[in-house]
Amino acid sequence: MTVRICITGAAGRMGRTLIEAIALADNGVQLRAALEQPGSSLVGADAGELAGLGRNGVLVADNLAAVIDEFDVLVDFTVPTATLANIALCAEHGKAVVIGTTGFTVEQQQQIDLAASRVPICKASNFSSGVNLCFKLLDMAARVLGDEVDVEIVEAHHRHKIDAPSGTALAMGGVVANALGRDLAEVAVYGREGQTGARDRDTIGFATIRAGDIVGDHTVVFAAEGERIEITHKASSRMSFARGAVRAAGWVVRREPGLYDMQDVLGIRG
Ligand SMILES: NC(=O)C1=CN([C@@H]2O[C@H](COP(=O)(O)OP(=O)(O)OC[C@H]3O[C@@H](n4cnc5c(N)ncnc54)[C@H](OP(=O)(O)O)[C@@H]3O)[C@@H](O)[C@H]2O)C=CC1
Ligand SMILES: O=C(O)C1=N[C@H](C(=O)O)C[C@H](O)C1
Repeated sequence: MTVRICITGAAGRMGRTLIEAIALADNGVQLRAALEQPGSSLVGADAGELAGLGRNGVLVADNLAAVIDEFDVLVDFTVPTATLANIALCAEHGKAVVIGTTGFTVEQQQQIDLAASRVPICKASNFSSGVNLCFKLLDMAARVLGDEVDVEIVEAHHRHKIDAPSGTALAMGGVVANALGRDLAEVAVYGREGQTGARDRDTIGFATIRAGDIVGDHTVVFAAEGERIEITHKASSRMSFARGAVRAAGWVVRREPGLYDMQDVLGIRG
């Protein structure tokens, strides 16, 4: 069975990479619709040309409702407000969704949970296999090292990124906090300045770098007296995210309504 995909944010950094990843995929997926914001100068452009692949006959549209019957699964890497509007429409029309957008508030996440009670949604802060393997390594490291270490998370991204810390850094913090029996909302420290006082062992610190064209680097430091362990992932191409999202699209379309993530797609949950 062919899985028909619609991409929102088609002209964005991830949108263009997704168009290429779908063209290269071997899991029966096909690009059927590509959307940009109303008013974008790219509406009407050929999606294949946008991605530098040559014409593929899919013209960029600006109205999700108008193409709703042309796809089975929406792949959305945009901004939180746009994602929420898009999933509301998908929930009404029984369309599966892959969400890559990051930076949702707690209230916005509740809206995603609600939509997932009606349609299958796969949401991940990071669709690369490497990062998802790191989540497992972090869980193991935190459980072994326990309360004997200070945990700090450092992330670096390109200068255009609009949310901080990255969704991946927050997810990594969540994995470590969960393994140590802590509540991330209570123990997270986002940046330090001035007379901070000595470090509290229970905290999990976050530091953010925004510079140039860095695709996405994450390091979690577990530091004790006399030694430290660092678990690092460095993405050098957005294709690592796009490949995972396209795999997730082929997977989620066959699922019952519910909220899934990349651990489910890779079969490494638990
Ligand atoms: N989960 C993962 O593995 C990954 C997640 N991401 C996340 O994906 C998201 C997008 O990243 P990236 O591609 O770099 O960002 P870009 O800014 O390059 O692309 C965002 C796209 O969304 C469109 N957009 C912005 N606002 C709206 C709106 N109000 N309505 C409709 N469309 C809109 C933009 O259109 P326009 O150009 O006209 O503004 C653009 O096409 C971010 O949240 C990022 O953190 C990124 C990489 C991997
Ligand atoms: O905005 C990005 O570029 C990325 N965003 C995601 C995040 O916030 O974690 C994933 C990846 O690191 C790239």
